Amino acid sequence: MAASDSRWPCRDGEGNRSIPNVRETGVQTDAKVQGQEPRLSKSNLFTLLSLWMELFPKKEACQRENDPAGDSGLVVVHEHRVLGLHCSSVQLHAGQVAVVKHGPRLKGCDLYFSRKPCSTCLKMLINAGVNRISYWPGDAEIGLLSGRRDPADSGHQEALLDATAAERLKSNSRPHICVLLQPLDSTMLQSVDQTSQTCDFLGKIAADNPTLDVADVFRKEWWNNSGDFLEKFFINDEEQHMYVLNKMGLENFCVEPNFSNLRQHMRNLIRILASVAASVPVLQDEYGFFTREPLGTGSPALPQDVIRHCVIQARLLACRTEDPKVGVGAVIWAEGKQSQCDGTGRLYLVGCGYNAYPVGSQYAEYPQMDHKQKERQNRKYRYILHAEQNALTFRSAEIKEDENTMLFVTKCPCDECVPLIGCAGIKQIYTTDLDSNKVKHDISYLRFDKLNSVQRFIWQQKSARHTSEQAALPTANGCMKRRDKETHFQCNKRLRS
Ligand SMILES: Nc1ccn([C@H]2C[C@H](O)[C@@H](COP(=O)(O)OP(=O)(O)OP(=O)(O)O)O2)c(=O)n1
Repeated sequence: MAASDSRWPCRDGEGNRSIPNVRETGVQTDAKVQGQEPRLSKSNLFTLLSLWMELFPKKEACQRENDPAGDSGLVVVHEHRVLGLHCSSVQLHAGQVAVVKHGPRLKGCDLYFSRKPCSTCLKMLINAGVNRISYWPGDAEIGLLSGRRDPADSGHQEALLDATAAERLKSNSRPHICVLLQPLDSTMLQSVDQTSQTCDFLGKIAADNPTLDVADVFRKEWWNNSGDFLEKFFINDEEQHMYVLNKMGLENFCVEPNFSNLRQHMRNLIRILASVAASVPVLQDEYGFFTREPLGTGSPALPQDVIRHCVIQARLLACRTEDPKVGVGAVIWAEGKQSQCDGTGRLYLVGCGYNAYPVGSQYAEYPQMDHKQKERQNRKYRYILHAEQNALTFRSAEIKEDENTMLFVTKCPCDECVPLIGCAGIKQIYTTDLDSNKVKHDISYLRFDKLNSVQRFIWQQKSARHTSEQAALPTANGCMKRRDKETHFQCNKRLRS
């Protein structure tokens, strides 16, 4: 961590994090970024999704018997589209989950890991014919740092043996095994901070509480996230980081300026993740996703921490929008009949997307104006595909009638999408209704309120929810549990005290 970078949490003598003034640190921008917003590259998006998947809230801590591997997240990509979002479970590492779930479909896929996968996973993935394996250059899946100072430490000996085997597999394999972090556009950080602060989730809190300083809510959340994510994904000690990179065969990153550039790049991506996650703040006793109707015969709602995780996946996808003004992301998950040993329990990804011009279109090929600009023929609305439309069109799994399929979307579905969602067999929607009942000439939001065939869980104040929801909540694995036990999800619990 650069000592001069005042945007990063620092600790006082007692180890408490101190929060600098937002104006001094530039978290809040005074002027909106002008012109075309920068887009996150696909590699960076998939890398961020893999980090986020490592933090998927799980029912039990992932302590595997006689297995030194830690948690990891994984994104499986086929022809530039996300095929699966996974994380390690009690039984399996993330790479093993991918083999179990996708089998021969892994051929030609690109895999993004939140840690360098262990040799057990690597040999199977190479054998499956994957195209590329990219991993986050922090500590490996079998951690190289624990016990490093003690040469007799058996865990560390295991990690060294595994690292050597992984290197041998890498040098003899066809797939490209690499670190794929792409340089960020210089305005990217500022733009993500801005769009995170102005997104509909914080917008709803602002609308409900006119006197509340929402920028302050965002800033505190961002600060806590940054500290948590740095602890998890960044090796603060430079000497330790070099040791890890050397053992993972990344000696080239250990020379300057590569080393500093790599670390800066990792910090920037962690900053983006912190910012996006802060756009849906953890306000457990105040805000969450609740239905206004009685739950009746439909499936029970997911636990709030799982919902938030999926909504933030959608918020990350929104960072790749092509809309000049509004980024929207959508993910569709389904609850299968049985657990597949994925860390996500019974949940599996059906599809995901963000709003963008038709596939293959060139920059500025289509109109970009919005409804506030006069010339109707130059407005974007007839050309842009919506996040839900892309998620449905490019889905990687079928929507099954007998399963609970859930859409998580960062903006209220518009009138163009509501019938698609209803007919596609989506059973539940988790979203915000800030735009509900608005008409903006070329896009309107009148039909969502009447979409009675789908259970709607709306980001709102807890006091506004229906009381029948308070009775019992299902876990990520589908078991029912009492609300007072909800906080027992281990893997995503706040790292701070
Ligand atoms: N559920 C939704 C809602 C909207 N969009 C996309 C379609 C357009 O790309 C953009 C439209 O957003 P707005 O309704 O906010 O319209 P404007 O872009 O005109 O912004 P403003 O709210 O300032 O009027 O968002 C989407 O993909 N999915």
